[in-house]
Amino acid sequence: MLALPYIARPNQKLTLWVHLGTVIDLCIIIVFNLILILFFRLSLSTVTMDPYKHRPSSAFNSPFWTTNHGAPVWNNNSSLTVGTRGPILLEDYHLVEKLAQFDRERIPERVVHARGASAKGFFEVTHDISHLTCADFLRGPGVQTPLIVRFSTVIHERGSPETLRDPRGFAVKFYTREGNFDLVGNNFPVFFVRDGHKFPDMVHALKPNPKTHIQESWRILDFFSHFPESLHMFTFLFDDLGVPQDYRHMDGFGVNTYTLVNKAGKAVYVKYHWRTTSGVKCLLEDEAIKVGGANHSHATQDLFDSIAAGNYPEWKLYIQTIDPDHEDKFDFDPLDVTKTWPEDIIPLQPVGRMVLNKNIDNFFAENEQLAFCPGIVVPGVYYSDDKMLQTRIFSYSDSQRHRLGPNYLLLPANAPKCAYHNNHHEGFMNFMHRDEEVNYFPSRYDPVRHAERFPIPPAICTGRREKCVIEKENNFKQPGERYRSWAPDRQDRFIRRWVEALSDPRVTHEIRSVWISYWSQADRSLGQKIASHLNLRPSI
Ligand code: HEM
Repeated sequence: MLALPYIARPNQKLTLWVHLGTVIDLCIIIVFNLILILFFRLSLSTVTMDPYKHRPSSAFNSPFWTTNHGAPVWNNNSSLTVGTRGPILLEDYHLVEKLAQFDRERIPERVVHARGASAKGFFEVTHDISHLTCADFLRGPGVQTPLIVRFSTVIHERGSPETLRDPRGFAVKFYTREGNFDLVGNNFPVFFVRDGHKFPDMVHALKPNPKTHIQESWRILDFFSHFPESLHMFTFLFDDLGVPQDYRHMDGFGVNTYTLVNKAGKAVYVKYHWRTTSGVKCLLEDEAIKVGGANHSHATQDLFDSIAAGNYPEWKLYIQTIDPDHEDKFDFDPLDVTKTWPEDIIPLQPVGRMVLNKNIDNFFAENEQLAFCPGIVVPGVYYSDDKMLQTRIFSYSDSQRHRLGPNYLLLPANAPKCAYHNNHHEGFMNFMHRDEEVNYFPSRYDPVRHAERFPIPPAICTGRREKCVIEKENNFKQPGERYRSWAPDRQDRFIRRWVEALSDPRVTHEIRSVWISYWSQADRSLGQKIASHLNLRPSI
């Protein structure tokens, strides 16, 4: 029925009917059109996304091959050639893009801790420590915080075996409501040197010889012969603990001394301990050779398989605390990273538990691109004047700006999971969407203001400028105590490893004598035993 103009109708009744029919007709047409539009929009939206909400993700994969700019690729097998045999045309944009992307797949590996495995999970507070810290994620028992962990070896390359004698990295990133907190530790509670100034030299000595690309004992023993503070660390590295069975069967330590600050501004020094609930297990030399010979990624595999099977690894977190007012009470400096705090005097206090219950989805995104830094803390957690920690605060982010670029904290694994705002923007590979016009501070147009002030350690810092060694070095007591705490067979294995290392033909008589003197000062019988194996006489 077609709508006719009203004036062309002399008959009123007929005209009314015609008019009614026209309205119904119009309604039908409108509804029909609406359905059509809806259908088109729906079918379109399955192919395209809202361009303003779209984030590249394999969740939006198209069902056919495309270039990086999204255009269809009709042949992903053969290059575009002149005739059937070539030459290849430079205008084969897809081929050039494919090769160029491949050529750039690798990023620089971490300068240390290049080889690692990561997993995700949560931290749960089990004991109230809110009297010690105002950290939101530690506000009370039951509070859970998502996290990601990366375990690593230290010295060798990204593809090196996981059975080498080496410390293991134990880095945890807590995604808290007040920003990320990184607890970047190791599986040993102490470190080789106490001043970060020595770190680059130390790593050079431990890394392969720059000429042969082989790790060599003479270089290591030469360097550390200048630093008896390293003895304590060597009682871990040359102990059975030097080759953990895998990442699940080892403890972790924050190593450095940090500070906790409570709401009232009261500060305590703190050391962190992760204790595995699976028990500590290690590989002796012949076991390590077998395991590493069969699978040079055995620890990565163990972690992945165990989580995939629902056998979730778990660690309990403990802390030790010292009131800074009492820091002079000890025969060691509590900020010296080569010392442990005796647990009989400074007991372990339980805090919570960490469970790893999810494997990573992608190794590159959630391992290679992960960036931990001891400088990344939250209100209620602070640094200490530990000289090693102070240098670490700078070095990690610096290396990550080089390794991953200035916007590395925008990468999904590193970005905070809470709201954040500042004007640190642009730079290479920035993918943060911003539509603010005001990118300076302060501004009367930007309502974002300072956060509420939170307490930091109240201690007053004074002193002359110095470049010196700390006063209470006490280098020999703790290594000696540790050696004496072992059963005789464990002591023998330790001695054998030292004898082997000192037997390197390039280790000089002078270096051997220095080491025997050091071990004798830690424990007279230990020095004597090493000396007699080497047919030397201890000089003290
Ligand atoms: C001044 C001394 C130190 C310096 C300068 C230093 C420097 C670095 C650097 C540059 C990286 C690579 C960071 C990256 O590219 O992502 C790194 C990684 C690491 N460092 Fe240190 N480090 C020092 C001492 C320590 C100590 C004492 C520990 C143990 C508490 C430690 C544990 C780690 C761990 C676990 C990683 C690997 C983090 C990851 O899994 O990505 N470092 N360190």
